[in-house]
Amino acid sequence: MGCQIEKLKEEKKTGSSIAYGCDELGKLKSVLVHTPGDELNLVNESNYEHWLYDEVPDISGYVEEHRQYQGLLESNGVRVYELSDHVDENRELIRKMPNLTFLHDTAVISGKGALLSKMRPPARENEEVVVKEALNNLGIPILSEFNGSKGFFEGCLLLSKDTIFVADTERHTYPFILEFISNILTEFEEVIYTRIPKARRYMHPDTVFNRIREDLALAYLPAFEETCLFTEDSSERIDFKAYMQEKGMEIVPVSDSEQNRLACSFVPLESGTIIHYDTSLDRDTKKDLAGEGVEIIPFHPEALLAGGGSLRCHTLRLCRRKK
Ligand SMILES: NC(=[NH2+])NCCC[C@H](N)C(=O)O
Repeated sequence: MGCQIEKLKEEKKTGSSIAYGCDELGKLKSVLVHTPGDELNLVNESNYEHWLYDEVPDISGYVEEHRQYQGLLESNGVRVYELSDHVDENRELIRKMPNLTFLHDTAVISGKGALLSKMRPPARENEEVVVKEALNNLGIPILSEFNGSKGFFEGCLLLSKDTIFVADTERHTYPFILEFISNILTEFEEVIYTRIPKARRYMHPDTVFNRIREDLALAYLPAFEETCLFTEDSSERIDFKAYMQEKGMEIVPVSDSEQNRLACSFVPLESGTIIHYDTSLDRDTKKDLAGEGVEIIPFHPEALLAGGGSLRCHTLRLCRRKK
């Protein structure tokens, strides 16, 4: 611990920065996580829905599984940074935020800096303030953030150094999406926007789509109600599957029941290798993926399921690199 603090001071003092950027689907090098703590005590029988939990978490089991997951990452060569080691000013906030552990939703890290979310009040309000401080202390610049307070935007997916995927979910307001798209198109070539049903099971973009490799992804296409491609000077309706196919990406469909078990939300360790809940995919889908040469590193969740999130949701990917 002492040595972490020394390190933190040093990072601040020298303003040095760690390697960052997940634009390429290369080997996962480093992540930011938040091991949940006292804040989980806020969630009880009468308020778990308010706190966006599916049930009251078994705290020791929850923390234990989170630690096991961190161990799995480390044993696969991923450097794991702990959020609270890099937060000073906003430490008090951490104890009030039972969803802070779902760091995936608060920021996406591109090679040009972080795309910071604006979390939806009341349950997730201000999580981005804590994450911003940590990223700052780690030396990762903020590329985009929201200034207005009358809306929310809980994240996007970075598909490459040119392409961002935005889903219009129950956790996004349309004016914030438009603001995001117009700002980010100065840095990225295109934004794929898709409207999906406003329901908890589709709360974030990772619930309907994710890449396993540059040429392979899992998606739940029935949720794609309308998809548009935005570039600096045009916007047009597209067929998502056909557009991705044109770009050389095949989509393996998941079923309604798999989508509901977070099938599309996994952590690529490297291109073609994913860490995933062992409860998310049916045998047939696993077989299809094995046929494609995909390796799945299974993780069995019990207590973690109470939070309604996947391993991916618990993981803010900081750096990926192709060898
Ligand atoms: N990217 C995700 N699917 N995150 C899941 C977040 C779960 C969290 N309890 C919430 O409802 O906000």
